[in-house]
Amino acid sequence: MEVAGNRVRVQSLVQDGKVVVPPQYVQPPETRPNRSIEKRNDNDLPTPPFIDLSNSDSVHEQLEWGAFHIINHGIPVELLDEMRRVGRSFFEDCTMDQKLSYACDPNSPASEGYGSRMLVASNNTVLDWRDYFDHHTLPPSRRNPSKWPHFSSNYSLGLPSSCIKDAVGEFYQNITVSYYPPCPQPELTLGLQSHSDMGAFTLLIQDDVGGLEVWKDGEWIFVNPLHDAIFVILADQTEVITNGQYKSAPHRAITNAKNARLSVSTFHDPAKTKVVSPAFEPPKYCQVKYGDYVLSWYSKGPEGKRNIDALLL
Ligand SMILES: O=C(O)CCC(=O)C(=O)O
Ligand SMILES: [Fe+2]
Repeated sequence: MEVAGNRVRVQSLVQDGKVVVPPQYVQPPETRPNRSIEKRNDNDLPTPPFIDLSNSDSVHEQLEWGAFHIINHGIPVELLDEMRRVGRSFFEDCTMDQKLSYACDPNSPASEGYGSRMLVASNNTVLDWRDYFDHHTLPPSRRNPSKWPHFSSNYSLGLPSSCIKDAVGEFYQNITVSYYPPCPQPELTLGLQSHSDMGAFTLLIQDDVGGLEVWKDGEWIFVNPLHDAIFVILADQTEVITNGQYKSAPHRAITNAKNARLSVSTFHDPAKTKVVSPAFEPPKYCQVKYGDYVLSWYSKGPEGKRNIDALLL
């Protein structure tokens, strides 16, 4: 079994041929995904909406979901394919030693690099069945090419934005490639625990395996992987800026026994020094310095939307 700083990589558990999930990864009964695995093929369930960027008349209602596909976004599908290809290649073609040469600092939350415990707030947290590679991409001054494996320079999606961008100021962008090895007992685990993203918004592409779910009206809704679309997830600072008119979307990833799954998320966040406040009166949320929000998020752990709910006035 491969470890780095006593941190086990999930992929190496699978390569060791484990058929039983180690106890640190077993979710308590109330957060296990069994219900949603049964229901994911149910055609009566709602599915996240589409926003066609070439014809965006009904955007407002769609944003209620907090998460939606965008199509006709103008980003060449070849670039999206290349992101999926290089992400998978890092996990599947590099040796463990090569991957560990990019290991993140196990003592620092959200440090960039190769890791497995991004959302682990304490020793009691149930571990996610996921490995990831995280990299700082914007602003350009944060980029350190020596921390990016030699596979591609085309890693920035960058979409135009207006209101949120004005409130956020200069965007800080991270890219996280998540790799979910097949899990021998998917009904007991989560690839990634329920959370809302802490920044402004996230753009996500995934391969065709599927596993992302969004919480909507009391149910976990499976997000069908769409090859050409980009999935947008509104994050907590958008909820603050819009004074709750657009809510951040709780989401999680489930695992499966057969196929490794890959997703690539780009997170768009304010600078740590930026004070974010509602753009409407009367404010329903306290203003918050983004750096303080991040610290609290990592020290308490996400647990659904507990951090954004703590800002409610
Ligand atoms: O892998 C996924 O589909 C979800 C990834 C995610 O939510 C995250 O990295 O914050
Ligand atoms: Fe997320």
